[in-house]
Amino acid sequence: MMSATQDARTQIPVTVLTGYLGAGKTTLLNRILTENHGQRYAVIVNEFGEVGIDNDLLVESDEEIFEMNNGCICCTVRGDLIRTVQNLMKRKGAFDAIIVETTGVADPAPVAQTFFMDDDVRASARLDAVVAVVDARHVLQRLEDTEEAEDQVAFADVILINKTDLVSAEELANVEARVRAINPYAVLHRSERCGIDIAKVLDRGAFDLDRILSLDPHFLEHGHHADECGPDCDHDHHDHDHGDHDHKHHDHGNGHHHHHEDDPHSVKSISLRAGDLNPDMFFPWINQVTQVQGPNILRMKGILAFSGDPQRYVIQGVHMIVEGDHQRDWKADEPRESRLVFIGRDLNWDVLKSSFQACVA
Ligand SMILES: Nc1nc2c(ncn2[C@@H]2O[C@H](COP(=O)(O)OP(=O)(O)OP(=O)(O)O)[C@@H](O)[C@H]2O)c(=O)[nH]1
Repeated sequence: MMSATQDARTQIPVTVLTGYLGAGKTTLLNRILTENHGQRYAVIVNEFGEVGIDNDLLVESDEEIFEMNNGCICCTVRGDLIRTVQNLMKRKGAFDAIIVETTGVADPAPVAQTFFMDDDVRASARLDAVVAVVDARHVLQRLEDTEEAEDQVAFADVILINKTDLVSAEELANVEARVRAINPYAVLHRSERCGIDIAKVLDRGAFDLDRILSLDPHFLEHGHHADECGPDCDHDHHDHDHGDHDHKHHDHGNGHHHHHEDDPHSVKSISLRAGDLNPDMFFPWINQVTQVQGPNILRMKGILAFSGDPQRYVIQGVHMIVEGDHQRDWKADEPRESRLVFIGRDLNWDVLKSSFQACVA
């Protein structure tokens, strides 16, 4: 599904706050709501699908997830969230931004998808960023136990590694390495009791690959995360001197991939790079990739250069849903480069890379 975004200036930014049970979401929310930042937030705290601790009645309508009729089980929207946002919009002007707190075990995908797929919601609100709060003390165990914890990390645009007071420097470094291995593209921050500059978390201006690249210009270069490659990786590991960025010109050439451990089903990320693309090749390709591999694609994002097009095209998606639009003109001093990132399970890097290369203009 490909459609143009609405006018970003009239859409209220939405931050989706995720994180496993007890990671610190409420602590962060309390900070956001009490700090003096001049912004007015509407907060949707959902108990989506969750039975409250002292609620022994399971109310069926609490769990209201609709499958989309394109037949894909991975594409769902939340009817309850749609109605809540619609009700909020009647009071438009009373707030500047919306924060949706998801419960600790909620899959973030249906929440994010709601902001891409429902036309009424899309007309008035845009997904600004998915923020995940991670409990530094417990996250490694959670990642072993549950797919949800991994999905939350994989999904996030901003990750707050919280409870740093409960771990040693070494443990913290391990946590960061593991989080990075799952999601190399998120912006990471450390915090104690979510004590962080709120501006680093909210109103990030979409997922913002640019910001990541500006923090680390070598981010998408091959080899940057070479130490995280798995056994099926044919990288020449001797070649990875991080101080020498010439190595990006050999081995895989246009991208890199990450995986951790031996589990082929664990989340990994793939980045693809090229110069100008042919839109007549690219759009059918990305539609096909997301239709076929949608269930395995947790997140997809990119900045693209189309031949003859003076503007940058920004694309992002969740599972099978893809949304893209022109962003701004390429600057004179900016290399016209297409970059595309997939985060997901069971993605075939070689196939994606070669089929992407076929879209080069
Ligand atoms: N030591 C320590 N405790 C923290 C920190 N941040 C939060 N906590 C505590 O951890 C507990 C859980 O924090 P919450 O903010 O309620 O976590 P949550 O993610 O909202 O939890 P759920 O709503 O149950 O998913 C609380 O007792 C907090 O006071 C931290 O940085 N260090």
